[in-house]
Amino acid sequence: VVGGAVAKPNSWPWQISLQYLSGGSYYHTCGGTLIRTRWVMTAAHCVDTSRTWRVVLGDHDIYNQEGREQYMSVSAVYIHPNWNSNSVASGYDIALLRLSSDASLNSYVQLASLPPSGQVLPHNNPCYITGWGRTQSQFSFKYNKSAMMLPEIISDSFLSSDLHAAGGSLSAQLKQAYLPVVDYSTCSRSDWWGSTVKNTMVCAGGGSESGCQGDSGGPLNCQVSGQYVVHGVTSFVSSSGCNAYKKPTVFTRVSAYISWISGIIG
Ligand SMILES: CC(C)C[C@H](NC(=O)[C@H](CCCC[NH3+])NC(=O)C(F)(F)F)C(=O)Nc1ccc(C(C)C)cc1
Repeated sequence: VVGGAVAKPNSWPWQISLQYLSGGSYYHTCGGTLIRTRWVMTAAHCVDTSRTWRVVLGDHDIYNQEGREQYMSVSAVYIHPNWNSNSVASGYDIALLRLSSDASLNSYVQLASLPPSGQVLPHNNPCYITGWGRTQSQFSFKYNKSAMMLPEIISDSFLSSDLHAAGGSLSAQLKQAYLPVVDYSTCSRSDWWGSTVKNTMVCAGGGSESGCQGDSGGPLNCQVSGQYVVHGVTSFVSSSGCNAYKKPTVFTRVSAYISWISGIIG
């Protein structure tokens, strides 16, 4: 999350951390949402490689154990059948994880509310993104010889390299940022996301605050009639920078997939 603030611990009790096993340790890779005691909703692009996953419930600081965490293993991964990992712009960036055992619900671990099928929120509807993702965009600066007055002696390999600096690391503590809904007619304008965005997606933000790598799969928490409802699954941001102007964070629109979700979890 770029901008925003550290969340009050466990104030988004359906937020989960999806972690993968590597060299004997687990690493945060994506967010997710607890929707039933045995089911987590996340992004397909988070789980389209076969790894050993675990889901951490009740977390706040992903690098420290604070006693409220529940560590769950994953018994099955259901990726939307139309998901194409080469085309995030086609949509269907949604997956369900079946947990090996039931989560224990308490004040730190609660189920999210999902929207009714087909519900589309109005422009500027209040929403918050939450996640442990990067806190600043990664930036890369590409040298372009023809565009720069440089002595010939500078090698192409040096010039073709681009300056990569990890602009931000993951946030240790869960963050939240206020991202109001950007309606489809605005978000699909040519100077915004154009035809990259579909109406099976939700756009939110577009200013200095955004999601960023590591927030993928997490919830867009929207206020509807005084209640928080998870209307989005964090899907993508601009590759030229997480909080690029007129490139709001794009979410899978959960209300477009209610029948698919019901078909899987019953
Ligand atoms: C360095 C990062 C920020 C690059 C950026 N990554 C992303 O947007 C990744 C999901 C990538 C899915 C595809 N494998 N998502 C995120 O970082 C998230 F915002 F969700 F946390 C990206 O690829 N964005 C992207 C790529 C292609 C398009 C289209 C033009 C299809 C749009 C956005």
